Amino acid sequence: MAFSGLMSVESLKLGLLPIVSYFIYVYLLKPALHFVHRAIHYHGFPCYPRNFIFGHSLLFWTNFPFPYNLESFQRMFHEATNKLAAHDQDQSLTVCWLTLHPNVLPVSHEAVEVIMNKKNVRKQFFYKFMGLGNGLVASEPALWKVRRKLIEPFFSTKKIKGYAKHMDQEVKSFTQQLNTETGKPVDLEDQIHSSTLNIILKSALSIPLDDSIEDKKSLTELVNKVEPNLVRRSLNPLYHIDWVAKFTKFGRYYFETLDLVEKVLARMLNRRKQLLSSTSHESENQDFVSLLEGKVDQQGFFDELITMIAAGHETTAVGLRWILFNLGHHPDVQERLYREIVQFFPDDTPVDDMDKINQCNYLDQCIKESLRLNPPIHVFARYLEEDVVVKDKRLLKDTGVLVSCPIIHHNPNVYPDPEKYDPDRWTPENASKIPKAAYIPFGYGPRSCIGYRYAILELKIYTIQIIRKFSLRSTRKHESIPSKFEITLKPCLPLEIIVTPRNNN
Ligand code: HEM
Repeated sequence: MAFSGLMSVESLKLGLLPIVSYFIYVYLLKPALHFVHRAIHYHGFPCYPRNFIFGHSLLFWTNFPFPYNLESFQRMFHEATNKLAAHDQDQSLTVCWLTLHPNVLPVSHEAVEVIMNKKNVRKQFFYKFMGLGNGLVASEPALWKVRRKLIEPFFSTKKIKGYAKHMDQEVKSFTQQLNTETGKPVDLEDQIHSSTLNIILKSALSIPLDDSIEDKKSLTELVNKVEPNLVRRSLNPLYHIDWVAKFTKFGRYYFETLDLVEKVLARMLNRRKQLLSSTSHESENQDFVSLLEGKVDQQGFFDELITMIAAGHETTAVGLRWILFNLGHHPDVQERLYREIVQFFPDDTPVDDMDKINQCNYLDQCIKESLRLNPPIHVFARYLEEDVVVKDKRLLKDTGVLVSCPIIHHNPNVYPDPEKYDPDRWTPENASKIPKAAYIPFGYGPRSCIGYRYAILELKIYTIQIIRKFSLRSTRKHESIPSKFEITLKPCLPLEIIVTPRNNN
């Protein structure tokens, strides 16, 4: 009996040994070896002087690793990446050490072209914290492939031409509501955000432009709350695991905010149902909801819907604010633009003909240049799926990559005097000399923006309607406005403009 008891303990031990060894290998040894291998591999790469333990983290937030000040981190981010990139400009890339973790930061368009290739579609871990679940922006490669195919028809040329009509209607009422009486500088942030939200809700959910006012307002407020929380969550490993985060005050607040977003969305879906079932409301010709219905599960449906709404209005709103602000600093550009616009769209002509809109070449140049100078999405990140070679440097599979749009867009070798707003960089002759990977406001490669044509059309309609009715004068110096690290490139100070009706209106 005793012998057989001993046997079973022994055999249990023998049986457990391989299992325990396996877990130790997979969860401890392998990652540790990977970690050491990468640290050694990137040790000799070009990089700004760093602290051996903290790497460059101290550049990003000075009191690292002690409780950090989120605002100072948000303000310092661009300064720090610029410092890293400027250190050795001859190199195509630099390494940004976040503690002992190397992250590759491409500095040249050649590096972007190699790194953002077909295979490298895996996003870095912090996309998970954006509150967009497994929607298109954050999903893993296998799911992303299927969903991207499913969603593409929403952005077909025919569909986009169709969206111009309600974009034009919304922008018309936006311009009618602009209060120009005071003659004081204003930041149009709130009005612009709620207007671009109206547009995407109409395209995606067939919600009429003037409907569900309360829910629209709360959605804008909630999206504003989620953005800084993404950064806060990414910076603190304690918040990375859902159940651990939920024990903290911040974690509870973060998840409650996401729950509220889902609730608002559920109410909007009910409203859509009501409207479509009522005889007075004309059914929309395949909105985003009907495209997904029956093809994805409930969670997937919510994830894609919130992704489309968030990605589809916030970016455009930030882009438009910068476009108006840049135009407000350049009366000469504005005047030339005005003359082009009234040639194609005099008086109150509707601005809903995409072909005619696309004939406004100078408009295109002005918008392109603003998206270069102030790209609304300023950073995107990947893990390499395979080794790649940039110049003579081998980058290892699984390395994190951070692409900073402002760094690529301010390369003086491609854009002389890069801080200057100069739409003439984009005349056909000049544009032909700019490499494709040197202009990346909509990303680069297979995971670039699915909605870019939608966004450009919307930005053009706003700009046409606004410039033909008003002249703009920006009152703050462009260079005095630091940018803030959020999902979108937010200014730290209001983008103030004086909006004056044109005399002939
Ligand atoms: C000026 C406006 C916009 C800018 C600057 C912009 C920029 C970007 C960028 C840089 C990416 C790539 C992000 C990454 O690589 O991680 C992206 C992806 C995406 N954008 Fe946009 N975007 C804009 C407007 C829109 C609009 C209007 C929509 C939808 C209606 C949209 C939907 C998306 C989606 C779903 C993705 C993920 C694509 C994928 O991973 O396959 N965006 N956008």
